Amino acid sequence: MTDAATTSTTPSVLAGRPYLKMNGLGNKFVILDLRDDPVTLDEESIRKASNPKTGPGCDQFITLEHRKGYDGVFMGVYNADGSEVGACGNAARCVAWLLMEETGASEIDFATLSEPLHASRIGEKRIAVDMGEPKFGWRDIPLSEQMDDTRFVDIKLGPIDKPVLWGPSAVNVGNPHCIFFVEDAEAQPLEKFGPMIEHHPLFPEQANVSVAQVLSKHAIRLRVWERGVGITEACGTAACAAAVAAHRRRLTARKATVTLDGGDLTIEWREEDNHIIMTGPITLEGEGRFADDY
Ligand SMILES: N[C@@H](CCC[C@H](N)C(=O)O)C(=O)O
Repeated sequence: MTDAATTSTTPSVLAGRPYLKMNGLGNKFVILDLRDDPVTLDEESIRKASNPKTGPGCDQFITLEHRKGYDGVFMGVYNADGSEVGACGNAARCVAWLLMEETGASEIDFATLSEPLHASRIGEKRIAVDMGEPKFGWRDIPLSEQMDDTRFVDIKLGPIDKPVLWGPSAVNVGNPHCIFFVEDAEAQPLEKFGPMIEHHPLFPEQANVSVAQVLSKHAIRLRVWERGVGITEACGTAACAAAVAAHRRRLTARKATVTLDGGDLTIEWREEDNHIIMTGPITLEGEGRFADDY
């Protein structure tokens, strides 16, 4: 949150526009439909809307657009700090549900910055999204240095001679993730080291940072520090990244329940096509309108 966002007297480009509030397991979104009335968004307006002191408040600001170069509906994802990013798993379920309600279809495709997504309705407010294929190459994550085995990347936390955490996995699932496998996820001071790892020089585009505790072959407890936001109740892409990383380390099966602070997601990394299927709930909280002089 900048001073400019709290003190600006110029009305925001959002002034007078309607929005929806939704969440996926407590991961909060403001959703703006720009399909009929496009506008060029600026970082300050997004930061102002995302901050609960100056706007409706959310972790990610989501747009529905007809964006040049993309087929069909485009889902734009902006973190609370105003940065536009490639993917958001929880918002993908919410947007898929909105488009299904709008069209009456139970299967839907839409575009994102990282790749087109396909989603299916599983229940009244339960959606499965095909999140595509994970990437493990150091250039794809991306990492700033060559590392051939990204199941264990060369980062240590704590004293050099006695590190407390080391060797996280790195995965890209449309956005970059760094996952530390730990004995006790609740005991980790994620709010302290999350920002350090997010901005670690090894991640030139920064990273989402998680601590994962493997509970069984089919269950993972996960806490997440999100890039551009901080600790959130849930992160869908982090759940995908952690499930894939755990299976690559032979810790879990291909299908696992990932328990985040806000609840459970089912993640399956399919053998037949290498795609990750994320299944979970959506919540529609309500609607609002930015004031005319917002
Ligand atoms: N909450 C999201 C992820 C949002 C983007 C992320 N913070 C990033 O910067 O990549 C999810 O549910 O996946």
